[in-house]
Amino acid sequence: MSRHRNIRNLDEEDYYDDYDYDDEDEYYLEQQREKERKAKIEAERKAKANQAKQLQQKPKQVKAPQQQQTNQQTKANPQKLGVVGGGNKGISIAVPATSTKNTSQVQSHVNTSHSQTKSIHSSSNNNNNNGNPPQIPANILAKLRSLHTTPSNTNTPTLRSHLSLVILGHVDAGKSTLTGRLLLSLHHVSPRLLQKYQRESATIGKSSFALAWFTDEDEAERERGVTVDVGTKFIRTDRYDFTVLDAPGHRDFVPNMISGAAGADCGLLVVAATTGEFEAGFAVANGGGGNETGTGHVGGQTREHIILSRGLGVSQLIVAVNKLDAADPPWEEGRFEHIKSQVLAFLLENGFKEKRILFVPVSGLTGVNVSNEKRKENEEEGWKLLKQWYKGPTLIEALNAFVPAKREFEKPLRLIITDVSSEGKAVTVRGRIVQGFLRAGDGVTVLPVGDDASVSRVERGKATKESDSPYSSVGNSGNGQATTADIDLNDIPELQNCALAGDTVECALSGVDAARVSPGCVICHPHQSLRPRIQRKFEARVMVMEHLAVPIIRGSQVLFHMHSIDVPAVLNRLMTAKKRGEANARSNPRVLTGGVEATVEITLSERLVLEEYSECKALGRFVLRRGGDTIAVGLIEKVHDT
Ligand SMILES: Nc1nc2c(ncn2[C@@H]2O[C@H](COP(=O)(O)OP(=O)(O)OP(=O)(O)O)[C@@H](O)[C@H]2O)c(=O)[nH]1
Repeated sequence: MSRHRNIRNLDEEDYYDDYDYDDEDEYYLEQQREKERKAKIEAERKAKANQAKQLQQKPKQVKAPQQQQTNQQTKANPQKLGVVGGGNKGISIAVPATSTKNTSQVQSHVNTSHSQTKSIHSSSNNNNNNGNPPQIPANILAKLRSLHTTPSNTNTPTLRSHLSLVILGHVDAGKSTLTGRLLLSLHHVSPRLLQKYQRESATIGKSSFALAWFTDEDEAERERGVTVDVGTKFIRTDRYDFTVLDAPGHRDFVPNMISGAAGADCGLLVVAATTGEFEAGFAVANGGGGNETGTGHVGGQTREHIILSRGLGVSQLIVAVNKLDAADPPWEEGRFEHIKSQVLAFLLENGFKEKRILFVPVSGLTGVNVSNEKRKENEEEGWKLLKQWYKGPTLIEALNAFVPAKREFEKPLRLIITDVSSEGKAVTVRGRIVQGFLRAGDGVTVLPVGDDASVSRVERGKATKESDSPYSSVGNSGNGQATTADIDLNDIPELQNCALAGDTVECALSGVDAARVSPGCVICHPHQSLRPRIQRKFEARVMVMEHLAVPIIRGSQVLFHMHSIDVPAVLNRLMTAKKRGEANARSNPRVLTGGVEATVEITLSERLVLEEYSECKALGRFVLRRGGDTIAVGLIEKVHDT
């Protein structure tokens, strides 16, 4: 198993056309509802049967008045009377309070049973090594839900919720520069630090990359002027705390881009408007000749990033039409509209919804139309030209217009680790909680290794001043700007020292060997029923890239990518296939050609943490690549127990 570094990569191509993810989500939700409905009917049936049984037995259970009185006393003072467990869920154990000879025996019963009872009831207990997921208290959950649904345009306090934003786009489109500009405009970094970077970057002949240095922190990245790994930053706008994932644009680093997009709720696609740059980034693969890798030759990464991000679950997008200051002529409406019409058509073909896309003209380098602040202070030429035809939002206003993501707080915990560090015996992991919740003090298991650990600290990642740790959980609320969203998760006392689905977190683990924890591991609560499965074989629905030159056959060897992991895999069964738009699928196809939707069985070279998409979206989505080219994206439908 490899955890992404520099692997040669990628092609592009539209392979998704009218693939409707919302319908797909609805399909899975419907299945889930059906499962729940059946479970409910079954539970009701069992309850009725039990009730009937009890009614039949009741006459035999008439108690003597003396015994009834004893039972009441028992409830009031269980220990005194040798009754333990509080009587809930049928686990009370009545221990006769008899002779002193038996006291120690009784006491040991008491202790054991108490701990059993406590853990079974412990919705608020951290020792959760049992069948019940630790629950967020109902009142907090209700509050979270109500805050999440409060409309943004009312004067009622709203929750500043958290979104993960991946920055996408072709190499050199200006992603890191624009991210640096956002950090500067939102006061997360100081103009002084920018001056320092300007001086230092000039000494190595890279002065135009000074803003990019806020995210490209690696020396090699700075020297080459190319992003290699995903840079993580935090920004705070009026309405949201964003984890910003600055993905690399170069085709060699697509696996890193996949791990960034896999952890994102929304995207900022940066498209360079300069002559030739847009065209190169948006070029179509030739689709004809193919190469030894099995796909046609690759086009620009704009298309590829659109396809991959949608396939990995990104559903809302801002398209920043960047570098309009350097377009010919600069800040021209026609160029903006031309780019918009082309990119929009491709986005719609690939499953994005028009109401979830915003196009914003900007210049990351000069700051024009990034924030209003710049507009006031700087009535420069760019602003004047832009204002003649553009009345829409600035980039920061557009970020505020995202809709909050749905969070699955009540599902079992899944924390996907993206980074591990250790000092002595202390192990620190960073990652994203994709569902459930986690508290300091919780016992957890790290998968697939299966080692138990306990969580001594949990800190939610959030926007801070540059001198502060982005993970500091109390006190500092970031840039100090007035905000309309004025309730922070950290303001809710019950949520201190814990983190929820959607949060980027840092946790300190104890009792685990750092050498056995790595990016791509998944943290869950320990009980067997709360763990995902670790398997090799599964059935999946895949969408094959449109311009696949060499078809996929049974036995094809591919590279399976899921969040930050990739492993070799074989497509060992082709079960059904149909062209998009066709009503009926063919069974047992001999080959899968470009643009088909198919169900297949895949066997991985090693066991991984896998879940059906209907159970956990983040662990049920994957990408298949071959020879450095993306050939399909897919959803796990059924994990086999093998
Ligand atoms: N004129 C102009 N140049 C820009 C703008 N934004 C970025 N650039 C320049 O474009 C070059 C690449 O910028 P980066 O921010 O490193 O691009 P990137 O998309 O992050 O690059 P990778 O991550 O390596 O794919 C640098 O020389 C920037 O100064 C802009 O708005 N206008």
